[in-house]
Amino acid sequence: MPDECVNGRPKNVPRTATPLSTRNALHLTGILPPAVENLNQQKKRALAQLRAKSSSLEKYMFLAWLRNTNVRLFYRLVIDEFEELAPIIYTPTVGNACLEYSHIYPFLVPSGVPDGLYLSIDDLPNLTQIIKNYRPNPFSESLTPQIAVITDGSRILGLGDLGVNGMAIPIGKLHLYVAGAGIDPRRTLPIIIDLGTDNEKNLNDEFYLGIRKKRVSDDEFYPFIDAVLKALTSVYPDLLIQFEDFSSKHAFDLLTKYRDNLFCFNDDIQGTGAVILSGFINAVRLVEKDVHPTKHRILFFGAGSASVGVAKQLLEFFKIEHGMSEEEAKKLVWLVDTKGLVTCDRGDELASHKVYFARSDNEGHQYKSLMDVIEYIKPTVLIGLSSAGGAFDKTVLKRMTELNKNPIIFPLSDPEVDAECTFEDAIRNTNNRVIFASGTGFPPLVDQATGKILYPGQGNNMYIYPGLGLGAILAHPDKITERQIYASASALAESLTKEEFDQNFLYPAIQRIRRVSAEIAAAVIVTSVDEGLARNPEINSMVKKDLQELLSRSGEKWQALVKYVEERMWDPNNEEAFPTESLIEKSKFLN
Ligand SMILES: O=C([O-])CC(=O)C(=O)O
Ligand SMILES: [Mg+2]
Repeated sequence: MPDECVNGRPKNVPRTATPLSTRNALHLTGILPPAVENLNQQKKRALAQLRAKSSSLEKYMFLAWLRNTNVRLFYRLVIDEFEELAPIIYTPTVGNACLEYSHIYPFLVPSGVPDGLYLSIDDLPNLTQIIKNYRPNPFSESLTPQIAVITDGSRILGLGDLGVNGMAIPIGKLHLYVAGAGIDPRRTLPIIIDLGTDNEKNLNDEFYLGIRKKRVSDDEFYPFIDAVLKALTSVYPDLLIQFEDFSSKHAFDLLTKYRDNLFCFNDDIQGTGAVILSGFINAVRLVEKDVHPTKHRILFFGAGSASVGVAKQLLEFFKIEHGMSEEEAKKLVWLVDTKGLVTCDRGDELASHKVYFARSDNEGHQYKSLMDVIEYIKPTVLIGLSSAGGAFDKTVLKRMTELNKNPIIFPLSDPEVDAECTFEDAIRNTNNRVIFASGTGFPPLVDQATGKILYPGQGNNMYIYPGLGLGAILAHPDKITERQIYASASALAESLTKEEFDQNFLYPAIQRIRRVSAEIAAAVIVTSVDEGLARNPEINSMVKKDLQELLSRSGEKWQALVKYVEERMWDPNNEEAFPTESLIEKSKFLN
């Protein structure tokens, strides 16, 4: 511990929580107002300041300032007020923060303590050293990063290529790892890889903070990613790597290349897939008396990485729960892209990831518009991952309601402007018969007829990845498998409380995220032990002896495992001090 620190707290950075005895001992008396506060009082004040801000971006900036100067207070606030603050530090406001990132960056890191690691194409020769430069916790070498979220900024949410401005995404994702699954914030590593950008607006913006070059070609892209992953795992051999917001083709290629030989997963393909699968499992259950589960007709509007990832996850449900073969299950799925229904005989060269679901039973007909496709397929389920805001218009919604007693409609694109329809549109145009989940968060509505409050489901991968990551970190399997992903989805579906179940919720209340993450983590742990992949000896011996009971996810042993996971979550109140604070004094003199 460096000299300027006492109990991890810097001598020179007085806080209103510093006890009088410490103030006396450290000669701080007189340079602070007399009151001594606790974390709860500080939280109350911060919340009042936050709520007084009028725009969500101002709130984002205030929270970034708080995190950068007082980490414990920031997380106390986010954990306690998760429902209110997740939409600010994460989707949808984080999308605005990305658009503005280069304009607001200096105000997000007032202490000068970095918020993440920037690796650019020019760093290739020195990657290992540069990775070592980023030390989220300079005072304890043993607290090495456990989880990295890594993006190249090429497909940020539905906003496209934002270059280095995409950094707000790994940062936001990792905030949710801490708040939602209790990962120690000092053990998180947000990474942006800057390989240039094709975004002209950024390239012409005088404040843009990334390298001003067009994106590199695939000949440079793949070797660079390989070098980064090699360097990262040489510095941190146990690191879990979450790929995030890579452009579609790269996302699939990287997952295919690394899923069997690296401790990693892709949040947009596997995380989104699992969260939608989970909502789908509960939606199928809700309409079961009218539609037999194996008789669903599922139409995906949008055929990018997320759509194909989600569609493949849904197949697992039909295979595992309903004994269908892959070929049979695949026939329940249709994809629509900008050119219409994806078929084998459309006459264009299909991107490789679309080929798997391309239909060959269209008898030579091509269906161009969404309505044409709806008339042809008569879907029971309509899933949007198109970034085409408003595409599920009145005509589409009304037709889905004519075709189904309870149409299952999931407009999953985010941010909000990209959502295929709003919750209000869906309720209004289906006479409140819709089974709904969106990617972005919509506010609840009041049912005019009954006065009841209607809550939209939010099928965002934030329900899955924190718990999946926590389970993987604890059990440390050699790799993340499809079975573990499926287990996380089905544990999420089962995590509803009786009240949530009775209210036809598709997802649990988000305020319960820590409990939900613990259940997902436990399911991942049990699966990885069952697969023989878990490396953590303590977990292996604990789980193996009760494996059969634990696989059923009920009973005392299961509850005990969930509790074991919960007890390993980081809590801001248990932490004496947060060492990054000590850099504040030094950094005040830098520009
Ligand atoms: O971040 C989110 O809200 C969901 C997500 O991964 C994406 O849209 O890429
Ligand atoms: Mg994403």
